Amino acid sequence: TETTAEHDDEYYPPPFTSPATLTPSTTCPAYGLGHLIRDGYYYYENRVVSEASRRMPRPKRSSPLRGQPQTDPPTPEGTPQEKGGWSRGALCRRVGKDEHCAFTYAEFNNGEGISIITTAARILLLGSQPPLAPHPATDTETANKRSKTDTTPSESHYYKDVTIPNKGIGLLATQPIRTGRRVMARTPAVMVDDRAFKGLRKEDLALLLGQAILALPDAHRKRFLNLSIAHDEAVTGGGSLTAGMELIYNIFTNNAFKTTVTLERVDKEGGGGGVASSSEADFQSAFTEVSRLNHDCSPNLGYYFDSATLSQKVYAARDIMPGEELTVSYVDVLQPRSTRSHLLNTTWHFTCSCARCSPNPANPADDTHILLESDSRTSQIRSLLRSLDDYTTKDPNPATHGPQKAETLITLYELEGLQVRIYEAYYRAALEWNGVGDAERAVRYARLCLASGLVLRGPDRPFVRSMRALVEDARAHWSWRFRVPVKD
Ligand SMILES: C[S@@+](CC[C@H](N)C(=O)[O-])C[C@H]1O[C@@H](n2cnc3c(N)ncnc32)[C@H](O)[C@@H]1O
Repeated sequence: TETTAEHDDEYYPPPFTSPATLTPSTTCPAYGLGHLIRDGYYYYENRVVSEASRRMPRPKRSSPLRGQPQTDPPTPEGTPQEKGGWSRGALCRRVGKDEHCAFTYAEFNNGEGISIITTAARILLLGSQPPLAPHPATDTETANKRSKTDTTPSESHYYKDVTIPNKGIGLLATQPIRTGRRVMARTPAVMVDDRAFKGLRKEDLALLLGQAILALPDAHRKRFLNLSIAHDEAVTGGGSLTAGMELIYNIFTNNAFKTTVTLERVDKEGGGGGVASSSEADFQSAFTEVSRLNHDCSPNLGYYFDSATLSQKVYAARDIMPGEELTVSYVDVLQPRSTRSHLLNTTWHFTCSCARCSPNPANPADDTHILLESDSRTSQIRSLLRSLDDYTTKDPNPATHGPQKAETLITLYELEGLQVRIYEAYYRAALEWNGVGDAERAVRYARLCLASGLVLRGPDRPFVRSMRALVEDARAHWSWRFRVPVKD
């Protein structure tokens, strides 16, 4: 129905790519992860089929790809080699009919460079649209987009990298950072087409990654090679893998984020430069600076990938004090503590010591109660979301029921330090107040939802469009009085 379709994706998938099924089953037992992921998201599954399917465990590396193949718009004429600026690695590897190669555009982003493992067809599409179009920007719009592809000098003063006990390198705030401030925006060092990531054998992916990294400009390559591998992963080589290739492979899987790119085919014949067709393509992307952010289950930063500039944009989810560590979450923060801990252990090989996971070593006995309470709140959040997202129930007491639940939801997000997702609670509050015919309160919460949702998820989300429409005209929004029983 219209109501469910409209806010299909106000949830977000876990930020970091779980590389679990990439690694041999000794590090991630195949029996465990899928079950736990499904448990963590069980309340999404019936309603949001596409989101749920994206969260399913990856197919095994050797198995054929599952699900519908992604279809690209028709490609422009020519081969990558004919297009200026791009080079291609000597060896390519097939997934089904598609041949995947390592393409590098060394001049990208003022000489930072980027390598992309994908098909020639996709490179032709990517290379013909900003910000990867090889020719100097001639129009102001493209020039503006290009200038925004990177962290500005003032942003890079917000933090410094330091070694943190038991966490490797992390980023510390060097000055106060206010809620909603952009902290960094970075383009990837390497992107891997999801079809190659899921479909290639480890050896083949490692081979392409090796070519991709070696072709990067020196500075970017060195920064990539300095990134971490999980602490307990030995790099020994073996089989057809050299130690160098295995290192690159492990760095990539420990540091990759899922990113979605819009592929546009521009209609040249019309002369106006209009977009003839577009589609979305998933990639796994490693960034040299964003990937330094350590995990926390109540993180102080949120982020989204901006396809127009190919950059990961990172924002403060709450006020941050100088000296505080900057953190993101690697897992869905609404999962139970045991599930989060298990995923972090099996996938990134560390024991989470954040306040929602581990007792304070000074008084572990006292903190047990605190952790139990946190888990109980998180469980109530999930149950409230489930109940509020059932739009079929009418409320016999319309002045209180849905709105009360939504207000409780906001309080619980705040108590759990989940400002990074508080827009989800504001969204429900806006709908519930509108659902009982209180436009004023509904608009207030829609405004709050937009204020945090825009910076933490970006401007192109269905829930952003929905909240804008509600602010514009609450009575014309689908949710107007939807909880009030219709009298015969
Ligand atoms: C994406 S990297 C983050 C940056 C990394 N610390 C470094 O030195 O480059 C992920 C790795 O950082 C470490 N890490 C991240 N968050 C952590 C945390 N909360 N506690 C302990 N180790 C953590 C783990 O070794 C994990 O595999």
